[in-house]
Amino acid sequence: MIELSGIRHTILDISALRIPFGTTSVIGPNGSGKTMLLKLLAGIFLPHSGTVRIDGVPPRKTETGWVNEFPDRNILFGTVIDEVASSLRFRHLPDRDVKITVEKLLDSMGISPLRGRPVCDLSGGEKVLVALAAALVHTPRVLVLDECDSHLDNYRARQVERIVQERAIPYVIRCTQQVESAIRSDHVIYLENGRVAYEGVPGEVFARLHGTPFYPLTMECGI
Ligand SMILES: Nc1ncnc2c1ncn2[C@@H]1O[C@H](COP(=O)(O)OP(=O)(O)OP(=O)(O)O)[C@@H](O)[C@H]1O
Repeated sequence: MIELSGIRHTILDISALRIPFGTTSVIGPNGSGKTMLLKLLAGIFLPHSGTVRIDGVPPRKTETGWVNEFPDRNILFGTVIDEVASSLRFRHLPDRDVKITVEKLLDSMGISPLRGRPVCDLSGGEKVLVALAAALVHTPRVLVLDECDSHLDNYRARQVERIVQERAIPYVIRCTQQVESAIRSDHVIYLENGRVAYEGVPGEVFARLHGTPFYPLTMECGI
């Protein structure tokens, strides 16, 4: 269980929140604090007050993968293979093991043909897949995806969902404006002005959002 307690940080004001195992989608209006919440969960920022614990441990002591909306900002190396291998090389793993692990991962994600390509020449969607591979290569316990679906076509967005599901990562926390995909999560958090307005299983949360722009069309149409 991920537990937040007494959080005050910029816009965020969350007295208590528990996030269970599985995939959690964080939704809400622009500026409601979604990215800030994800940054606290990933340990990128420490809260001004309050605590975040992942199975009792602070985020910075937990293996965490992070993919953001603009993967270019996180990409450090020239070629796809070097970018994906970087976190294993930083841990001084033997070259042969790094190569085998990276090749296997790229293959399982269907992006082996990109391996030697310069990252800067890739399309936006391809860059997201490379950033995702770099986040997955060290088998994170927590995977945080900050609107990484915003530049993906429907095929790629489903591909990313499938790749993540296959890994059976204990906690996947994503923020998204795609409420149709949030329905497929195990848990949904709806933020408003930095506070948790609603949270729970998708059916419960979206029932509270009926009549708002956050109510999924598929539910409106009874699909
Ligand atoms: N480092 C910071 N210091 C102070 N305020 C910040 C900081 N980062 C973000 N904010 C503010 O906190 C609020 C929430 O920002 P955040 O990026 O978390 O919103 P969001 O829900 O992800 O928005 P969007 O849907 O537009 O991406 C915004 O008003 C933003 O200006």
